[in-house]
Amino acid sequence: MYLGAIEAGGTKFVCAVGDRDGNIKERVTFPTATPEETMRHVVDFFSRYELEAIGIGSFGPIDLHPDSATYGYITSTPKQKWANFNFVGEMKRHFQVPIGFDTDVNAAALGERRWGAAKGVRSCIYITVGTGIGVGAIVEGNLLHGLMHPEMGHILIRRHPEDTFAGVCPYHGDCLEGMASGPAIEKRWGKKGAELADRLEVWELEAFYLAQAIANYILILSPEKVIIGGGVMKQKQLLPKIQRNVQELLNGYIQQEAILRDIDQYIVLPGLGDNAGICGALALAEQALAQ
Ligand SMILES: Nc1ncnc2c1ncn2[C@@H]1O[C@H](COP(=O)(O)OP(=O)(O)OP(=O)(O)O)[C@@H](O)[C@H]1O
Ligand SMILES: [Zn+2]
Repeated sequence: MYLGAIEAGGTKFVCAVGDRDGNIKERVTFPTATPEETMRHVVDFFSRYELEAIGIGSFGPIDLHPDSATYGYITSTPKQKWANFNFVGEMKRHFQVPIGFDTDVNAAALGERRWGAAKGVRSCIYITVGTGIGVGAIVEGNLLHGLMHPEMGHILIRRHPEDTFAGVCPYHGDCLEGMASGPAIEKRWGKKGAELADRLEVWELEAFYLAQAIANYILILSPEKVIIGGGVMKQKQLLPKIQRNVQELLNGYIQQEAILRDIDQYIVLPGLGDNAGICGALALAEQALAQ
């Protein structure tokens, strides 16, 4: 018997089957089309297996309140066709097994804690810097949900004094995602991030913003491990700059070795690499089975 996993992204879906040790047996990837077309691929793929449970890490916003009438729905997404889509209900129609459902970044945080860079900790965060910026959190052993679910990519940050860029967030302009996501880099500098590797000032500014956000997350949530991934983090020069800036911003206030001395072990790339999301969905399936 296997576990099923779905990493549902705004541009692509990854489906996989795997076991309780996080081993992936088979995986498929297809572009995110209409819900009807996309779900047809999903159902076809999983129908070939006998599954014990399925985990879904989804783009959002999503409804995670167990007692809500729209639990398991994608709610107000700008991707019109997916707005108010009953994701869990549609899966349950085809597969009568426990279904775990959470945000893509909460799933990734869970996967990293189960099998990756955050093994053994009780509190950690997983940040992705890609088309958007999203952050998942495990606090004292539990995935953090609350009113809706955290949207830490949209926090407000202090603008660099020489930065006049308006930002790209349609809601806030110059929030973190508006200033530091992949599309923000492309709009600000006129080229994709991958083509700006040798432009020092691009990554200095990127680290300036990401470090502020991380310092805030550390001050608010007190994570024992900070994991940061996503397409933009493929720039290898970025992580050391972020680590240094976080130390400078906190300025000795948090007297913990993790920050004062071992920051390169504290703010880290995903241990599961590009598999954090899909392994996280597998971990959500495992968690659903245990409940
Ligand atoms: N090597 C790189 N250096 C800098 N930026 C990059 C690099 N590779 C990808 N990016 C940027 O990362 C963004 C894509 O992020 P990512 O690959 O994490 O996809 P994603 O946001 O997870 O997609 P989805 O919407 O499907 O979840 C793009 O804006 C792209 O320009
Ligand atoms: Zn925003």
